[in-house]
Amino acid sequence: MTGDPLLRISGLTKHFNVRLGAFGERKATVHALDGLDFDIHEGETLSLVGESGCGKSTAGNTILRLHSVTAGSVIYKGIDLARLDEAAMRPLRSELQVVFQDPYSTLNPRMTIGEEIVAPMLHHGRATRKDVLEKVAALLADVGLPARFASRYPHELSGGQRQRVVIARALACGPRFVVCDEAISALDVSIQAQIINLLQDLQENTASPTCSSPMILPWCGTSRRGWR
Ligand SMILES: Nc1ncnc2c1ncn2[C@@H]1O[C@H](COP(=O)(O)OP(=O)(O)OP(=O)(O)O)[C@@H](O)[C@H]1O
Repeated sequence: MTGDPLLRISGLTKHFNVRLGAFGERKATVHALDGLDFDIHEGETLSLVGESGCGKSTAGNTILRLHSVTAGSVIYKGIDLARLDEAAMRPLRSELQVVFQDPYSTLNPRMTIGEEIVAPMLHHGRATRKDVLEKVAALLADVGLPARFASRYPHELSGGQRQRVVIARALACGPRFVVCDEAISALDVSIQAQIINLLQDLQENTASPTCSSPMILPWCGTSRRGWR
């Protein structure tokens, strides 16, 4: 790959301080991630593969700054995300999205599908009250759902349909990068294939990048490689 990477991860390390013992009387440190390095370019998909507990989710969450960073750097657009505080991260949040494993727990049961998708767009000023309905319909169409689903609640959808909604919500603000943390593992095998195909189609047809654990997909291009 030529050109600057979209994301350059160097020496990324995350340790958690925990308490052990029946009463939490002993302190210990969990080395969840130690010295992760990789570059990812626009259009690339990077998969993180490894045994349970090896730090895949921690890698995704730390890159997105859902966790603080113990050491190392996450260079995105020339900025080290590891050094930013929450206020400085806020304007970048719409560009860095995540799709988690269980779509049911990430959707608010009291919000309609339309409200779920609209919320990040209004929050980040990506839609006005005037064009919001049109944008929701377009996003639902992108993930293969009819516009009438906008008025439904999460419990009225199948698992695969819910995950499509979560993907539509992640795409609502035009992300450059999406972390998919085992985005298909809670779904039936046949639905898993549909969601993977959907992610690949969206990646090829939209102008942004993606990352995931165990898959990292930058969101606009073609090449793919594995990482262990
Ligand atoms: N918030 C936390 N506090 C303390 N330890 C944590 C925390 N989050 C994760 N860990 C520990 O960090 C290590 C890596 O966890 P992580 O969830 O990243 O693994 P994983 O590779 O995604 O596993 P799996 O494939 O089972 O989801 C594990 O030992 C886990 O117990």
